[in-house]
Amino acid sequence: MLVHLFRVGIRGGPVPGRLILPLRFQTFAAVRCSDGRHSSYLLRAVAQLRSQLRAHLLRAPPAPSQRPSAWRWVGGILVGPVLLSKCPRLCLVALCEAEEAPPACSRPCVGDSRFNWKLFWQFLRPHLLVLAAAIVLALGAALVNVQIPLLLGQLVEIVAKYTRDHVGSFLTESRNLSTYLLILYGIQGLLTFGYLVLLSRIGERMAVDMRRALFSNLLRQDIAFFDAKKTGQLVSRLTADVQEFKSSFKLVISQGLRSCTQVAGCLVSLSMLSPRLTLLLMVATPILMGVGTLMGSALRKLSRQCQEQIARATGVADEALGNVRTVRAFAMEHREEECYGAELERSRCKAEELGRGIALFQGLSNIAFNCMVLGTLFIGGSLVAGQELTGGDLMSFLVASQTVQRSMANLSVLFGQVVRGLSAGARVFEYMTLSPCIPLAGGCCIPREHLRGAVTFHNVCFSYPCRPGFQVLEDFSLTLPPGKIVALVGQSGGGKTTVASLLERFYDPTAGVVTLDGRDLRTLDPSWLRGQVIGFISQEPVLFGTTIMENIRFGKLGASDEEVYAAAREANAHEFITSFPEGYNTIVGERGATLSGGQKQRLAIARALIKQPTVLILDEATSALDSESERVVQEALDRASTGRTVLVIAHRLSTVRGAHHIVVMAHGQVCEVGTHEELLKKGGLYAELIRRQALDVPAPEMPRGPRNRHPKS
Ligand SMILES: Nc1ncnc2c1ncn2[C@@H]1O[C@H](COP(=O)(O)OP(=O)(O)OP(=O)(O)O)[C@@H](O)[C@H]1O
Repeated sequence: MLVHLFRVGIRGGPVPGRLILPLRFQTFAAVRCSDGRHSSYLLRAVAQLRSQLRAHLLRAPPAPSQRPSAWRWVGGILVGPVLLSKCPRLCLVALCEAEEAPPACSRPCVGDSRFNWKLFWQFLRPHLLVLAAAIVLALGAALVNVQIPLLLGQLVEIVAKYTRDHVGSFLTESRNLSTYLLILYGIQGLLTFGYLVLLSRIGERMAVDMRRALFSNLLRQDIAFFDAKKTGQLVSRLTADVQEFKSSFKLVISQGLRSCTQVAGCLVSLSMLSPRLTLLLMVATPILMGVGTLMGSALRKLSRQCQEQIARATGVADEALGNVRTVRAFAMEHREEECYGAELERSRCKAEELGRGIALFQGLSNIAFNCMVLGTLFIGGSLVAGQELTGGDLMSFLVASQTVQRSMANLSVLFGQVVRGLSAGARVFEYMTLSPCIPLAGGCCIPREHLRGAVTFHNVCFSYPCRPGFQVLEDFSLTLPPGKIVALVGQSGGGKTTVASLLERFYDPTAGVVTLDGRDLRTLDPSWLRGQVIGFISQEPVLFGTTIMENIRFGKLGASDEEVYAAAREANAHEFITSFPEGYNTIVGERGATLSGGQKQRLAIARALIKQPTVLILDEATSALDSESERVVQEALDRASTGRTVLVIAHRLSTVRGAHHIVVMAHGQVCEVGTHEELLKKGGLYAELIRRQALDVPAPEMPRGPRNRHPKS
């Protein structure tokens, strides 16, 4: 808490430094996992206009200023001294609260936008009535709390009177007051229960609404958006950011309202009880604040160093365990143990130093607290002796000043939480307001009876939005005649998959046009195009961790069991599926982990075939398989290709010999077209590729970097 407080007060915002070491370990691991996945299959599978990213970048608001806000200064100044004088246990509790919040560094900081109050209002509006009730209850609880010190003071007065005079019955005199206090305690408990229940209801419902809206909007984004973002970042917005925002919202209403009311109420009570004592309290506060600020700053720095050292140690362990095969192969276990041990030792030294610092801080806090109590008793006692104050009033003053201190401690945690909550909310809302350049649906459809499946690329130029200077396709023209198989071959990185992505309309060309039956793809409904016209089978089939039945049905929601069986038969999959004890209800595991490569591929084929696509794209669909699996899958593909417009992208040229046309690509352009025999006779690039494959020499990769050379240069 103390460290958190000074973090808020001096630096103007929370820093990722932490005092609680085990928590930091978890945090580091989480960051690593979430950042690790870059969805290379997404990168390869999709596309979008350069302007889309530009438009997105333009929309992204500037990063907020890093200067400490005046409010945070005020927060620190108000609360610091109080905390120094506060009991250490409270400080520790608050410290834990501050530490448990997710670290700012694990979050994406893309385009840190401003908090969208309008959107927030839309989520809040349905809960206004319940919120109003919660606020009333919270205020009620706070006001009751202000009453309690005064009544306790009166009770002490009765005790003092009885101890002094020994007249009358203590029980009779104190009964009414005690009963009243008991009732107030009960009411306060009930009010607290009430507002916490209501706030939890609002918070959870808002979080569900926000997650739903964000997920839905993320799914609608252009593929180029996913090229530029890490999956971990997006998931973090859905989970950690919404969670952070929800917690902050609940805290602001519960602790914020309540603490402010209590501070205001108790300060009034204090100044009514003794203006002189209150003034002294206000004078002592800034001095203690100054000392605490200095110590807090040093501790914060130490804490950060400690985290960095722990991160280094974790990194060593992570690398060794992640590459355990390499470590084993080189018999380097001992060296890795030593490296990790050395890093751990450094962590221990830092952590112990930090521990000593915290201990000193806690010790001094205790002294400060006790001195404050002693000072209040001493000065208050002299006021009592001078009959300026009663003993009961002094007791009331002590209890009320404790309430103020507790409330201010809460407020200090709250300041940091509010800042974190606002930026988490801003990150969540930022992606809610993004709109894709290629809509998911909308546009016209070609009636099935008129759909022929003729695809043409007219002088298409294209570069990926995230690499605008790198021209992947340049004046590219290609025709896929209806019902024919066209194979696209060429060097690695030549742009073959990019052609498929443009056909799927994952991206739009930067120049030129792609047509289906003479209609510009941009005028057609993308969801109809992808959902009903085009079937895509890639090299790495991605299955969902559910049943085989559900995976095949993913190609056509609402397909009957018979349709699923027919698609599976067509894909040569029925036999192996029925050989499983659970048949079509077999769970395939995460991403199809419990199936072989060939089985996964055949399920992917069945999934594509169930929608009876007019155009089929096979992107190196058999290249990851061994020869036996390849034979079975190829058989399925040959069957599936009959009567459809097929674009086959292939590395292994042996698989495309039977294609009606073979198109050879180089440098983003078509450089040869013909049948296998024609191209062999021609003795050009195709013949060279065939020769290399016969010799088992890998085809050279396309040079990286900007280029606009002529293919034959
Ligand atoms: N999502 C992407 N964002 C940016 N550049 C990309 C993306 N996908 C591919 N590229 C780049 O575009 C170029 C063409 O890639 P593409 O995948 O179309 O080639 P390919 O001919 O299919 O290669 P291979 O035969 O090795 O699969 C490459 O230089 C690649 O680095």
